[in-house]
Amino acid sequence: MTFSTDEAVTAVAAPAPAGLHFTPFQTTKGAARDCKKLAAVHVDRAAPGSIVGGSLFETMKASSPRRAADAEHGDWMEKHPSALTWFEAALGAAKGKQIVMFLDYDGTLSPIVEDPDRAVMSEEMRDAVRRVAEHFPTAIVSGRCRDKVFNFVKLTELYYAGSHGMDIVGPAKQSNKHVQANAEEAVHYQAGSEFLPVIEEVYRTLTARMEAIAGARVEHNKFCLSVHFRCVVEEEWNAVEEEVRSVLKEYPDVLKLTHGRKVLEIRPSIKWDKGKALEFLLESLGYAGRNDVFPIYIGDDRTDEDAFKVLRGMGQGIGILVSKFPKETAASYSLRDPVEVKEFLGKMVEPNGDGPVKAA
Ligand SMILES: O=P(O)(O)OC[C@H]1O[C@H](O[C@H]2O[C@H](CO)[C@@H](O)[C@H](O)[C@H]2O)[C@H](O)[C@@H](O)[C@@H]1O
Repeated sequence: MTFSTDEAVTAVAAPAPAGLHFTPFQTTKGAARDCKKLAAVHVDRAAPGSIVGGSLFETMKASSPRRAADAEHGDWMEKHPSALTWFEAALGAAKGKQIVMFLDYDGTLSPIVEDPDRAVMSEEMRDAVRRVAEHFPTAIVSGRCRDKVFNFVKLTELYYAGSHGMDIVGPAKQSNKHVQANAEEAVHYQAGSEFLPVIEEVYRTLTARMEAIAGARVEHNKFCLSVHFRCVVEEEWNAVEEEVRSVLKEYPDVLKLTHGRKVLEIRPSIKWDKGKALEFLLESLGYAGRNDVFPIYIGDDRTDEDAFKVLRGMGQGIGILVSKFPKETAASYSLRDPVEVKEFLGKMVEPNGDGPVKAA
C-alpha cells in the first residue's frame, strides 16, 4: 500500500518548543527522529497478510492522492485552478468586500515533516501571515491544540481555532482593528468541554497500546487526539487501526474517527468542526448573514473540507486546497504547497496595490 509522494517528508525542521503534548518517544535525546530507523525496529513483527481488506487504510489508499496521469491532472486543474495563476479571477469577487483569511497550519503554513514536534513555519511565512493580518482579520484553524499551534505561529494579533475548531480564542477587541462595532467582546469559545475526561482516558489507553508498534505515537490535542503512523512500517498500519478501533468501540457514539495525512484523528461525536469554527468566527467579527464579506480558507487535509463545504454553501468566498496531486475536494482553487501559499499571501498585500480590496 503506497501513498503519493505528496505524503513524503518534505523537510526536517528545528525542534519545536518543549512541553508539547506528545507520548515520550524513545530516541537518542535531541537527535532528529529517523522514521525509517524507528520503523525498521519491529519489521519482523508484522504477520504476513496482516493487511485487512476493507480497512480504513484500504479506504485511504483508494481515495488518497496518487500521481495522476497528466490528462487526469489537467482535468482536475481545470476544476481547481491555481489560485496563483488565476489570482485576479480568484479574488475578483472580493472587490468592495471585507476579506477574512482562514489558514490551516500543518501542510499549509508548515511543510509536512516526519516529526510533528518539528513542524515549524519559516520566518518568511510568518512575515507573510503577519502582513496579511495587517490588512484582513486572520484566523489559524488547526487540528493541533490551540496553545501548541500558537507556539508554532507566535502571532498575537490572530484568531486561533485549535483542536479542529473546538477551541477558539481571538485577540482582545480593543487591540483588534478589524472587528465590527457590533461584534462581541474578545472571542473565546470551546465546544465539547464535557468530553475532556474521555479524551484523557483514551489518550492514556492508546499511548499504552501504541508502545507495541514501533513508530506509532499518540498526540494529545486537548479536545481531540491524533494517532500518527507516518513512522510505522506499512505492514503494521492496519495493526494501528485495529488497536484504535478496539479502544473506540468502548465509546460508541461518544468519539468519532477520521483520517488525515498518515494520521488517525479521534474527535468527540459532536456537530462541530472547522466549518462551524469558520461560521462562528465570521459571526464574532460581526459578519453573520452579510454579503459584503469574502472569506478565504486555505487548507490541505480532510478536516479542512468541512470549511470548504461551508463556503460553497454560503456562495461567498473561496476555498483553496493545498495539494500537488488531484484530490476530491469542495475547494474552488488550489495551491501546490506551503511555498505557493506564501506567494499567494504575498500577492494579497502587494505594496504596488496589486493586492485585492484592502480591509474596509
Ligand atoms: O489541521 P492541521 O493544522 O493541518 O493539523 C492536522 C494534523 O497535523 C499534524 O499532523 C500532520 O503533520 C505532521 C507534521 O508535519 C506530520 O508528521 C503528520 O504525519 C501529519 O498528519 C498534527 O500532528 C496533527 O495533530 C494534526 O491533527
